[in-house]
Amino acid sequence: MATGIVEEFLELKSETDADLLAMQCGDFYEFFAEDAEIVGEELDLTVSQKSSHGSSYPMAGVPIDDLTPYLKALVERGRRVAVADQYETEDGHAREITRVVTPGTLLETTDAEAQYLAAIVREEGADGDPYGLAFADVTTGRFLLTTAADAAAARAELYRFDPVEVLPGPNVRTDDELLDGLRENLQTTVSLPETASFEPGRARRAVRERFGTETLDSVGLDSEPPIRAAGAALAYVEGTGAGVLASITRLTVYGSTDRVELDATTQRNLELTETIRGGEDGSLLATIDHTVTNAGSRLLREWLTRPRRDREVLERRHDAVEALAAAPIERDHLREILTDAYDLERLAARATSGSAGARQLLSVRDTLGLIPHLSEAIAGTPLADSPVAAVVDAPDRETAAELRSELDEALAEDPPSSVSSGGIIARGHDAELDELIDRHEEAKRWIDTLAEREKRDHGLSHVTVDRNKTDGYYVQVGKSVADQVPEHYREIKTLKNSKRFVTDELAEREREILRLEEARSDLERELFGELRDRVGDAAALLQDVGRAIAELDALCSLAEHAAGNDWTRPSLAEPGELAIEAGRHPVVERTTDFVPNDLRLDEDRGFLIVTGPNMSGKSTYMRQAALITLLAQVGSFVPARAARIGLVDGIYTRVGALDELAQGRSTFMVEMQELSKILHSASEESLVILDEVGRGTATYDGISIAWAATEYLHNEVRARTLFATHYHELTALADHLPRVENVHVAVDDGDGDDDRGVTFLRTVREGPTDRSYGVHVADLAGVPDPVVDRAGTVLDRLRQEKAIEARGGNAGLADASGDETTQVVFDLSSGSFESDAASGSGSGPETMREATETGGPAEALTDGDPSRGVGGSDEGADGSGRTDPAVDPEVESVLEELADVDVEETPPLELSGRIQEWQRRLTDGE
Ligand SMILES: Nc1ncnc2c1ncn2[C@@H]1O[C@H](COP(=O)(O)OP(=O)(O)OP(=O)(O)O)[C@@H](O)[C@H]1O
Repeated sequence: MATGIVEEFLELKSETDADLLAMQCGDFYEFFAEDAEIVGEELDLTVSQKSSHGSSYPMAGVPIDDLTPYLKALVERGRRVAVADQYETEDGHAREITRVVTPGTLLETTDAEAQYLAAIVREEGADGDPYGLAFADVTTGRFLLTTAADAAAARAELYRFDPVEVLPGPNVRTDDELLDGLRENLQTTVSLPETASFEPGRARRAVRERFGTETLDSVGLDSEPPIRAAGAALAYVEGTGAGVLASITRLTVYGSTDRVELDATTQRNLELTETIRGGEDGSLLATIDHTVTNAGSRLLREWLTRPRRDREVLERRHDAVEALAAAPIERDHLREILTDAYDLERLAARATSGSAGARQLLSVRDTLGLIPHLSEAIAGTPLADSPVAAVVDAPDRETAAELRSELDEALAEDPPSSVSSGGIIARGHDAELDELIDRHEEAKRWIDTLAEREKRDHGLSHVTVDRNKTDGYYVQVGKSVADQVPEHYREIKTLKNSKRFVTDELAEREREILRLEEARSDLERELFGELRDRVGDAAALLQDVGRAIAELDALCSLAEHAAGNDWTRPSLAEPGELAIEAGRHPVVERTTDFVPNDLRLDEDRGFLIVTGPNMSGKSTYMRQAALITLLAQVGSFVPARAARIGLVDGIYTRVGALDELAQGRSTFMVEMQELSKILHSASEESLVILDEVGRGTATYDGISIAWAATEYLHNEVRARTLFATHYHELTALADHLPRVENVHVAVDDGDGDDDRGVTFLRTVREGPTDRSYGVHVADLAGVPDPVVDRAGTVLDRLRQEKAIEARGGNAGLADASGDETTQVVFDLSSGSFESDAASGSGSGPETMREATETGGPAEALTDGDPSRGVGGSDEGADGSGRTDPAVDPEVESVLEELADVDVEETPPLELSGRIQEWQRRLTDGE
């Protein structure tokens, strides 16, 4: 038994694995010892010293009513906080831990965003075993389960839900890569509940207890991993106490057949909900979110991160957006009504967990009351014939109206915030309560008029009747008349100028009033509890209405953006087609004078190689294609004059990997892992965006990989692909692969020679480009003038000397002495350097393929556009000594002789003589 308050605190603390303990001491929650120092620091609370049994302990406290914001702040910093409440006992009071608040189980959040707790398990942990994932949002009651085929798919789901807290199962706890990635990219709290809760039998029982066997059957949940994740999540929520588990009411099992595959990398690359630098401003969501309710904003985010493939669903959303976009006055009216809506999903969760107060139930009442207004705002307008009307009509309107009037009839108009103070329930709701109130009021009236009566009956002046904590009700008489009081007055206190008295009748009335007050408060509490339970029982209805409001809000938001930014309705086409007329980038167009561009991909033209100088707009062009496709499959209009969008099953991107460096993987390794994932996962119905694949390694390896990946995507995967590259060699692929075409982003380069006089046109044209204009970009970037000037001179020299210069393939293919278009290739089969002109078509993909097949380094040797060395897209020396492409003629002639030598036929002595001779010539040349 603890002897002092600090000892009691420490004892309770030892019972919990929470990071901090808040212990109720009367009207305060106190933190002691180390906990006090932590909260003092983190929450800026005053830390004082408390002495206990000869020792002194730091102590910090917050008033009872203020605990929630402090808890929230601690939890948002990733702390798990146990709360010990005080309760009365026969011999005083005692305390016990009633709940543990963690980031994923905090009910009292006010943030708009969903607050997911995720559990993730993996079957035995062997390669190829699927992952099971459960996502619970206690603030809205949503509980979603799914299976992910591999780690990448699991990561994609985690990224999409962006959980605030993650519970890794036993096999996942050793996966440092996954956990570090979560901590870093999602800044989530990783908690480790006992592993037994992930155990299949126990987990299944937990799920059955919560949702019933029938639900399990009806949602088709029969695979083990998601059940294990679900069981662990439920056990964890239950373990945190205070009825939070009751808020979880909706079980959804989802698969991936109806949604567009978007892996974590792609969600990040496309900056759907946050930018690559972090932060929401500048993301697609922040740009298009004009919702006026929290639920609407959450839903829009869900739509955006989970585009659909179901044509019917999408057409319906497009119809709704079209109708709303064309009806600005009605849209404004609807949005104005929606502004008054409270977050019904969250209120339902508060009601089911028993934590909703009277004001929350009033919010439920008021929000239910909006439905008829919304209906009226639609009736008789063009919206009435659109799916917008169906959205509002979807919930059970009759039951909603009944619940609304029940709440209206039961709740007082301006109830106090605390349930215990009485005055919550309206008159007329309960006869017994009404009677209690009548009697209470009558007794109070008797008291209120007592002073007057006493003055009149006993001829006293200076009489007042009042009440305080120590004396209860009393009659106070001025000293001057105190000796005139009647006999039945009993004196209880003498003050300076007056005396206080009680009478038997007054004492009796006082007892009656106290009895009535207590009875009234008990009865009100009971009636309120019943009412709250009824609202909790109607959680599904509230969720339906909440959903309708969220959906209407999200659709209005899409319409608002479409109308305000001249977006157009996309028409949905068969997979494989993508035709965009005057398309724009949905985010960049907001801040730039944007130059629109067309894009066409179809059966005969499935793969575009996008070339163009640095900074010309290649990435923007490709991202806009991905975003327009994605927006169409969200149900939104798109930034274009016209668009036909073939439905895709997935969007895959490979764009730069800046942020992965923090995780200790090399840029190139990440690049290759992402490429590998795309080559494995994409299908004929996917859209693939590759931005400069292969640039993270030596030039020739890079070109070879890019070349081979292109062939594979074109021949095997057959996905629609946009591939931006500075390797102009790749443009030759268009001559060899039937569905590959070149496009380039045009620039105006003035006189054509000086890279520093370039104007970016941002216009995409057919065909390849031949230069990178890297020097110009270096200049723009503020590289010091002497360096830029020198780079220009070197570039000129290189061009004049036409030293091993590469020019993209189909442009007039080459005579070795002619200008601009020579491509020099090291042909493994002949063992010699060959120009395009000399090798003919053999220098094309065949050469590359051979190179790859023989397992040797794919030596499609060109040194690329020399300007790359300055413009920053080349990785520099590759170990082959080609950093200076101006090859000495002497060296060149040695190489030619070397290539011509027939090793089989030349006698060894002669061979060694010739080698010595070459060595001499090479050393002399130095
Ligand atoms: N169509 C356009 N209209 C107006 N501005 C554009 C357009 N396309 C791109 N831009 C602007 O041009 C800049 C460069 O674009 P982007 O990053 O797409 O170039 P890039 O060719 O991919 O460059 P790099 O090869 O160096 O990676 C961006 O700041 C972008 O805002």
